[in-house]
Amino acid sequence: MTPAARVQASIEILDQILSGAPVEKALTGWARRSRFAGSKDRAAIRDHVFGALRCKRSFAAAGGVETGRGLMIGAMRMQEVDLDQIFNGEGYAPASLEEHEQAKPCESDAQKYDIPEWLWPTFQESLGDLTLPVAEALRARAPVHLRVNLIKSSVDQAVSVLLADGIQARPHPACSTALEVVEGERKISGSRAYTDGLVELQDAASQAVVESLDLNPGIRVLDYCSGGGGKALSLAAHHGVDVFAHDVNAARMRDLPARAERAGAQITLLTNDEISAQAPFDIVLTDAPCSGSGSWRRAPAGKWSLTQEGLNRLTETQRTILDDVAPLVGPAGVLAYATCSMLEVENGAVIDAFVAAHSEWTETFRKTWYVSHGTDGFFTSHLTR
Ligand SMILES: C[S@@+](CC[C@H](N)C(=O)[O-])C[C@H]1O[C@@H](n2cnc3c(N)ncnc32)[C@H](O)[C@@H]1O
Repeated sequence: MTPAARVQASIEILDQILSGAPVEKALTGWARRSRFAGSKDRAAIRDHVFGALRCKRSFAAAGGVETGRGLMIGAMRMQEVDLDQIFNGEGYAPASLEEHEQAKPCESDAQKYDIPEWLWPTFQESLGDLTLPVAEALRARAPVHLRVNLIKSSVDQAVSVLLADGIQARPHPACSTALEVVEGERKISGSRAYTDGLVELQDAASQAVVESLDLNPGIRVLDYCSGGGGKALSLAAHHGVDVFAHDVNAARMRDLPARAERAGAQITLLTNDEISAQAPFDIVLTDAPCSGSGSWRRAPAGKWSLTQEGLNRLTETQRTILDDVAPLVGPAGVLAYATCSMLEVENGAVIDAFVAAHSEWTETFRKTWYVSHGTDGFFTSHLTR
């Protein structure tokens, strides 16, 4: 496909997404209908689509209108691409530009920095001096991070096994097991380091949330909101730690047994009914459902689907989960709360409300990771009685 034909395909996919189609469904549907497209075409189109979704408001301004075509005109304008090379109607290229397809000025900082207008005050209150660096970072692609699985490899060994498959990675300062991939990221899933379980795909801050805990041999840890099990696997890589995983939606843990086997890790899955019989735990980690604002670079549609009502519901759920899990923690144990959000209402405010309502609990640790510092955005807090 020519660069212009890739832009035309991206326009069609973006139009479907703007009409409500889920991003992955729109991308795979197009790929299925377009057998002529090679893997490089699909990757380039995916990059266009995700790039346009991250910068939807500013690209719409630069392209004059919020349609697939408007977003791609805006994208090309902002990247200073010669528009006549792409929009010329030749072959499978998009039609030539019309007189009215002019850039419009951004009407607010929220538009300029690609944050929903309603969220901007909350975003500013949460981030203070980091508001603009964080918003700017959310407009760009996320780096690819790996977790070295210490059950199977050292950091140095993982780096050299990756290199043998053409993947260059270097240690990331956020966590002792974290690597940042600097070259060859598309080769990861087929590499020996990955298929043999020496490394897992996991953001460095997500790893650091786990590393912030005291994971001594012999302790029992419950990952209460385990989902696909990124954190459970990370916990289980610590020698002698007995890991239990649970999720209210058990189907989300479907792939966890196979992932654990590849990693050489032991994890016991628990249903809702089995938890109380296994309590108390030394640590209960609740990686609670949240807005995902810290991972909007990877899942940019979430930035635009969040509403004030949705955010209110999430904070209610976060508070309920903390109330539910507190009794599962042993007398000297730790209740650890985490989100992949940088919004104060989902983070410090939830903890402060919990401590205010449960005076026996004290916060012993709190940390936020920001996308502007090279990881996904994350928050964690530890509580003890
Ligand atoms: C942020 S995700 C977890 C990600 C996962 N810990 C990881 O690192 O890959 C939040 C998870 O919480 C689960 N969840 C939502 N409400 C819950 C509840 N009341 N109790 C337990 N899990 C819940 C969701 O199904 C979802 O899988």
